[in-house]
Amino acid sequence: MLTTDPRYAFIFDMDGVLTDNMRFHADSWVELFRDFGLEGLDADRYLVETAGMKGHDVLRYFLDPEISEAEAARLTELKDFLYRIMSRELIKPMPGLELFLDHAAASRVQLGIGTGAGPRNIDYVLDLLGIAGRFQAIVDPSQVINGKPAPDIFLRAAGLLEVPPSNCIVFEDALPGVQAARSAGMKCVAVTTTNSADAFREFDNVIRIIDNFSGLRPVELCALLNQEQPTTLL
Ligand SMILES: O=P(O)(O)OC[C@H]1O[C@@H](O)[C@H](O)[C@@H](O)[C@@H]1O
Repeated sequence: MLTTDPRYAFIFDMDGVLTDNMRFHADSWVELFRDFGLEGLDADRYLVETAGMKGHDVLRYFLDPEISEAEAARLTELKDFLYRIMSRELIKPMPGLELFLDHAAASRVQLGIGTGAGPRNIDYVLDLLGIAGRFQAIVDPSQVINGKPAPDIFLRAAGLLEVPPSNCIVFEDALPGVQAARSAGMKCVAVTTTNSADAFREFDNVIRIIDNFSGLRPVELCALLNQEQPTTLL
């Protein structure tokens, strides 16, 4: 069993990592864009290019680089309303998640969330999954200046958990999120819910690629942080 010295932290991206729900975000964005004159946006483009970015940045990227904060907040809330309607009956924990969180907590690994989702969607997902009390820090874009792919969200989570970035492992499904972890100086376990395994191979901070949490051992992951080079990718 690990001790608290040195302390380790696991920082989970939420959507696409704790639950396989990014398709609902993609479909609700596509519907919103359709209403605002951007016909036929490919949902896969959203998933590969912008998943994990905060709503304002997704809107800047696809719809209007000059969109105001107030208009972005209004449109994001419309999209999120649709997302919650689409997904409510279908939000399930990723296979193996609860046991993995149990093992990590038993090994005294600090647990945090670093997400591009807003507070309302965070409550929505964590309540449906029944894991709201499991995390010592939850960071969303409203708490930092820059969303992913900037490192701010993960650095704030590490700060709140009082664990240095080099002892944090980020769990991410989105490419802007893996990039954010790399910029934060953090190793990453990539989850293949949203992108194929191949999409992560260009990132030198990815130490494992997993389909879900089944059979994943927290202690073995922490041991990888002490190795010079990342080990074999699954
Ligand atoms: O994957 P994360 O960082 O938990 O967040 C996913 C987010 O991705 C963003 O692109 C969406 O606009 C959000 O609505 C969504 O919550």
